[in-house]
Amino acid sequence: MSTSPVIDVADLNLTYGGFHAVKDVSFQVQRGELYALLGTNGAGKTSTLEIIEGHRRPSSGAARVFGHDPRKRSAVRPKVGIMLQESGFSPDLTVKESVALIGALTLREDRVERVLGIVDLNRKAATLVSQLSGGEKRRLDFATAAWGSPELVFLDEPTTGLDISSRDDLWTAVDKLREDGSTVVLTTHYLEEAQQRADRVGLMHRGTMHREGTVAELTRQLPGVIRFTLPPTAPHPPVKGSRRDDGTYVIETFTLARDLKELLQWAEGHHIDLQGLSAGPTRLDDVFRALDTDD
Ligand SMILES: Nc1ncnc2c1ncn2[C@@H]1O[C@H](COP(=O)(O)OP(=O)(O)OP(=O)(O)O)[C@@H](O)[C@H]1O
Repeated sequence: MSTSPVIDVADLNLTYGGFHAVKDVSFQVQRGELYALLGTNGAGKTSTLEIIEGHRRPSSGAARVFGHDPRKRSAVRPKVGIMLQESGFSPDLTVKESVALIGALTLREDRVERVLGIVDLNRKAATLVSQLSGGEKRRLDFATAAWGSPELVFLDEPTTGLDISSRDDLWTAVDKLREDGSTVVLTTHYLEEAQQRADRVGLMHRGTMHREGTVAELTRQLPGVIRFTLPPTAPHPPVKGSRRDDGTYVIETFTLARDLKELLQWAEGHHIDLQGLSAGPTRLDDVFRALDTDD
């Protein structure tokens, strides 16, 4: 099996008129990975993806997909499934007709029943697309992207508009695709999903690839947080922190477990109730919040 990257982006730049939207962005996605391309609004994710998907020509630099220029559609498209934010289905076609039509365009082999089964839409096979709910349309989008289990799948905000149970079902379907060997590129504003699912994260900010790595690598750069409120008469806790105006004590720490243990032992020894105690490691949300203070 080839070990060359599925996606290889090198020094990519894109300008719209005088506006520099993508600045020297480089990253690779390896076979079988789930790579989450995340970022603040306007960071340049869609612009970068449009180049990788072959819809846009970069101003400079290069994107390679399976070793090819992505605009060489005959070489790349048969291996790629794309779930866009806005589906392009004709409202006059049924669910079954839509999947069959888009599936035929991929030149991959598959069956309508199998693909609709992945997203539990076989019951709606004869329904017009215009009569589907927003969540059902999203699942249909996924079904067309999954047609023929493509080697590379782009999921652009795949769970937007889905209720919690449909979301779980969709992720189960993504897991199934990955078991079949698909490489997945995900964009989402649900950081929780990226935190749970991504093998690696590329974090874009103002056109640049601000940070890249596993979730553990990205979150390790920021401290975990312990919060609690102390009775006014309580002595100073043993772990260094700061007291906020509202009386909350906040400890930011890179040794969360050790400090929490010390704090709990101290509270027990002094018979002190740590009101509203919460403790947690850094999450991707925190990495995002730190972006603006990094500037
Ligand atoms: N066709 C265009 N012409 C001019 N500017 C554009 C065009 N498309 C995008 N931009 C600008 O380029 C920047 C990056 O946009 P892009 O859509 O790639 O960001 P994004 O990371 O996908 O954002 P979001 O999370 O909000 O969807 C933004 O400032 C946007 O206004």
